[in-house]
Amino acid sequence: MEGILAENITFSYPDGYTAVEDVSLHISAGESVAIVGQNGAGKTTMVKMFNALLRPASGRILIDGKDIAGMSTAAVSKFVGYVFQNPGDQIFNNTVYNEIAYILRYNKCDAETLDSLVRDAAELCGISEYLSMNPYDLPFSLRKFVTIAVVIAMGSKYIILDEPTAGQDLDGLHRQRDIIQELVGRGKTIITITHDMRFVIENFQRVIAMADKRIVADAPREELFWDFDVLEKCSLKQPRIADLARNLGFPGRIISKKDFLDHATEGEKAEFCSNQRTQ
Ligand SMILES: Nc1ncnc2c1ncn2[C@@H]1O[C@H](COP(=O)(O)OP(=O)(O)OP(=O)(O)O)[C@@H](O)[C@H]1O
Repeated sequence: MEGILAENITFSYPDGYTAVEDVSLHISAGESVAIVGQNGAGKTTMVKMFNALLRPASGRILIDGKDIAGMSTAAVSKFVGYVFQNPGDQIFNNTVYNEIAYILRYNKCDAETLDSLVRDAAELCGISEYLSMNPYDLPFSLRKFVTIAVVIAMGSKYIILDEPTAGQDLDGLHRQRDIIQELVGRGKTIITITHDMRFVIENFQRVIAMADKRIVADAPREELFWDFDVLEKCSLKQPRIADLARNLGFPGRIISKKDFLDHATEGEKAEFCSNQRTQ
């Protein structure tokens, strides 16, 4: 079966703490999925098992039908690229170019293809002008784009983004949205862990919510953000716009400004727009 399939995976850290317990899920090839939930729920631990940075103590993970238990982390990461929450955990080359090119050189990519892959990834991430710079001379927000460019150049079919919006301004958020759309258009599978519910609503249809080592819900965003039991269990908040729509008695599961404006009367729209301007 194509995609990432986790079957009853459990993981405990060396100190004995179990961070993920008996979790099963399937993410199809080409899907884009957001993983949300309270701090310490086990999100990062779970996705690190998808690219063999961590190995389950029990259960198994199949990538495109192949059990990754017997594969090295380097071999798995050709298929499943992982962008760390903190770029400092990932970047170690002296220029942005070399950082993006490193894994391609390691995999003996020919010079011409390598150069074209590096430049394409840099352009998509908006960092072409920084290729000759030391990544550590760039601000945190741009360093994050360097690490995203690395997995794009690698050509991984599955891309995991851990907290991509942390430290990003509005420009950075828009650039991330454009990158995700482009990658989905190229047939990539995007899995993101995030605490940014606006980012979720704008970019992801399927949402997986975790709490206390387990998956509590796996549902379309409209369903998940109107399930108050799940929201409470996972320490999530309903978007403010949903709350407003509920108070106004709007029908349906509104979760975005677009949904809201589709339901509002002309008077409500005018009031909403004027409130937006004064915020
Ligand atoms: N190296 C480690 N050794 C022991 N426990 C750890 C280790 N790394 C993480 N944990 C614990 O495992 C649990 C799950 O951590 P994890 O980072 O997977 O959660 P998370 O849902 O991604 O949280 P956050 O949203 O805060 O990043 C937490 O209680 C954390 O303290």
